[in-house]
Order: sequence, then structure tokens, then C-alpha cells
Amino acid sequence: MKPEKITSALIWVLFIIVLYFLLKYNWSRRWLYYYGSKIDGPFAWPIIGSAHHFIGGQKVFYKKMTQIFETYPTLSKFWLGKDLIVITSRPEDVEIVLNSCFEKPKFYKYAYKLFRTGLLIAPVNIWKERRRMIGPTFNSKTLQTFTEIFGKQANRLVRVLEQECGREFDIFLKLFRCTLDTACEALVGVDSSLLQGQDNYLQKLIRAEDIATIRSFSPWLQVDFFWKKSPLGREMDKACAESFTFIKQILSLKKCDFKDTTNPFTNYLQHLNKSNDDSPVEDEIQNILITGSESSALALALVLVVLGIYPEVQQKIALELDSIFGDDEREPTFEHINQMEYLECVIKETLRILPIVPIIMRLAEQDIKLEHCTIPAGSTVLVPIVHISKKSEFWKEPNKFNPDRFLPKNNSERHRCTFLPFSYGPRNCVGFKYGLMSMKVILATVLRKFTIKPTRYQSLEDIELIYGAVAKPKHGHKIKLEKKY
Ligand code: HEM
Repeated sequence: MKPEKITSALIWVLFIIVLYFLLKYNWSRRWLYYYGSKIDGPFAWPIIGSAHHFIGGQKVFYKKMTQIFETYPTLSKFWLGKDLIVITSRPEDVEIVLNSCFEKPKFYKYAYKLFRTGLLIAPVNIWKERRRMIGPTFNSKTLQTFTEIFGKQANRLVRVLEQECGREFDIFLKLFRCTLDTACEALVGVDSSLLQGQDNYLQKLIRAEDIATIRSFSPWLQVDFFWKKSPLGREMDKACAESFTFIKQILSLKKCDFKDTTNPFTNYLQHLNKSNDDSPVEDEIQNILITGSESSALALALVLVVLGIYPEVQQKIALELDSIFGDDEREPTFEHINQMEYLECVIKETLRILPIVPIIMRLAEQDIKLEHCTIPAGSTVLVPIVHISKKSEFWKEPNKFNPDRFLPKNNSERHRCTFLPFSYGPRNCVGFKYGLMSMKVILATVLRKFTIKPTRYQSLEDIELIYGAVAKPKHGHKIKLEKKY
């Protein structure tokens, strides 16, 4: 046979093999295409889907998502290459999704080097047992025992803030340090004054998260081969490795009291350490320190920025704190914290208007049957917290800052999945009660000492949030303090 004929035959064989695998692949995904076609959404091209709309980083991504959210019904979809993303915002549907799907989709893997097998992004087979075991760390009996540590760390923060009075400054890192020290002592049970390198640890976390966000919005960096060779990939590895050096320091101190069976978190770590492998223990310490300190610091910083805009809200908090403490200068007790009802409403209203976790995602491992349609197995379900919390269908005057809407008397008629800063269902935020308690103590301590004065932020519209894995104001968490006496 002539060489040209052999070449042509080989090309045909290759073509038929490729076609066979392509058809087989698409046949195995036929339900995804079938159910996907029944959900409304922007036009999708073959192979790339609607990915071209999202090129341009996180700002473009959120702009496009808002557009989809506003244009299409409460259940809509878009294709990112071969991935079907279903956006669900009807509270009844959100409830079904968050009560039945626990696996996190592949988009979370970009933060793997930081969290490794930690609870936040752990696959369901690891997550299930760990979630059950960490439960006692957050029950009310344990939480009560943290009150003194919250008070002590809040007072330490006040001393740091005294240096900043009278000028505009960015408060985020100071709060992050406070919440980190608090989590080290309360949750992990290690005295933070024995540790070294906290500030460097925080810098590495912030940088690693920024890099993970850049990667998740850059299709070319999502290919492992290019990622490993890129300067950002190498920087990420270095930052994460350094953050784990800090965790190893904590673990070496912690191991001295591994026999203390009264601390639920120690029991949890001991259980993970059964095979004498330090790795899962390190992963969980890292996980609890990041989740337990960063979100609270971000939320606290936003509350303080917002209070600079609303002196009348500060006034109402001051009245509440006066009625609780009077002239008593002591640190808050557990009972005091429970009485801070209005302060809690202010935290919740801030998180509604400026949710620091803008979206959450789940992988549908099985078909999810909703009232009007089915979300097919294999798709990623996206819950747009940031949009749901401002939808006029659920919230009267959604753009108005009105903490009173969270008073118990005004709370009853709303569906529970219209307010999701801590997510919902079995894989919700395990630390939300801890977070609320510690934030109330820190805010009460700061607001008893200082008045928050106006800054460059004159109205809520001035606070332009940049959304990554978490949301941060473009111009920083700027506040100005004035000492009360
Ligand atoms: C304002 C403060 C906080 C906010 C807004 C917040 C929000 C969230 C959100 C939205 C999730 C994701 C849930 C999901 O994917 O459905 C989450 C998960 C988690 N949070 Fe928080 N969080 C806060 C404070 C805390 C604190 C103080 C702790 C620990 C002390 C904590 C520990 C965790 C953990 C361990 C997870 C993973 C839970 C799991 O996958 O089972 N969070 N948080």
C-alpha cells in the first residue's frame, strides 16, 4: 500500500477513535444536557459554553452573575466550558439543595494547599465524621467557657486601638490579630503569648487566599501543568508551607496537653492523631484558625466602618450597653452577651447588606428534584447569598440599613433561607454561634471606649466590595476613633 494511503487510513482510524470517545463521553452526560436545556440561561457555545462572558477577573464574574440573576428566573444556569452551573435563589429550592448536597465542587480545590483536608473543603467521606466530632467544641456549655478569653483579648485590642485615636486608619489587620489570638486560646487551647510569627502567618494567609482567587478566575492557570510552573503557583506553595510552619509550632505546644480530656477540641485532635500521623491534626488546626478568625475579623471591620456612617445606630447601641452594664467596668459575662440584642441585629444587618462570603457552591452528586424542575447530577449549584440578601421580594427597602428588621418581633415571616451569611443545613458554618458571641464581646468592649467618627465612607454606596472567596472593601476597612473618656 502507498504511504499516502496508509497515512489517510491512520487519520481515519484516529478520527473514528476520537469520535467514539467523544460520543461515549457525551452519552454519559446526556441527563446533564437534557435537564440543563430545561433551565433558562445565557446562550452557550459548544466547548466554551458562556465562559467568554466571564473573562476579566472577579469583577466581571460578579457583574455577569448579577446580570444573569436579574434577567433570568430564580433558577437559571450557565455553562463554564463543560461545567453546568445552576444558580438557585428561591428560598424553598435553596433549602432543599443545602439540606441534601454536601460535596464541594472542584472550584474549591484551588485553596487545597491552604486547607488541605480541613473541614471547610474536605470531601464528604472525610467531612462527615469530622463534622460530627467537632460538634462538642461549639455547644453552649463549651462556648460559655470562652467568655473570659473573649473579654481579655478584646481589652488587649482596645489598648492597641488607643494608639490610633484621632486619625483615619485601616483596622482589619488589628482585628484579624485579635480574632486569631482569641481562636488560638479559646479553641485550640494554646496561650497566644507563647507563639511567634502571628503577623507573618496572617500575611501568608491573606496572600495565599488572594492567589487562590486569581487562579479561580484565570482559566489558563487552572491547568495544573501551567500552574505548577507559574510564579504564582510557586508563591502559593511557599506561602502555604510557611503558614503550616506556624501550625507546627502550635502543635508542638499543644501536644503537651493532649491528655487534657476536658477540652473538646483537644479530644477531637487526639482522635485525628490516632495513627500518629500529624497531618490531619495540622489540617484541622489550620482550618479552625482561618475560619475562626478571618470571617469574624472581616465582619467586625465592616460593622465598625458602617457605624461611622450611622451615628444614630451607635447611639442606640450605647443605650443598650448602658442598660446592660451601667457604671460596671467589668468584662462581659455570658448573660451580658445574651442581652446584647440590638448589637446582634446590627451585626446581622451588616452581614445582610455586605455579606463577606458572597456565594456558596455545592456539587450535585445525585439529581435534585425541586418543585418545578430537576437539577441534574454532576452540576455545580451556586447559591448567590449576595443577591438573595438584597432581593426586594424578601426584604422591604433592601438597600436601607435597618437593624430593626432583625428584632425577634420582625423576624418571623421571612423564610430562613433568605438570610444566609452563615449558610444553612448540615454543612453550614459550624462556628456561627462562637462568631456572634466573640463579635459581640469585641464590639461592646470597643464601643464602650470609643466613638466611631465619619471617614471617607459617607454612605453605604461608598463601600465598594471586591468579591473573591471573601468580600473586602476596595478602599480598605478605614475607620476613625475618638476616645469617650
Ligand atoms: C462572621 C463570621 C462568619 C461568617 C460570615 C462565616 C460564614 C461561613 C460560611 C458561609 C461557610 C460556608 C458554608 C457552606 O459552604 O455552606 C462557613 C463554613 C465554616 N465556618 Fe464559618 N463563618 C464565620 C465565622 C466562623 C467562626 C468564628 C468559625 C469557627 C470558630 C467558623 C468555622 C467554620 C467552619 C469550620 C466551616 C466549615 C463547615 C463545614 O464545612 O462543615 N466560622 N462559614
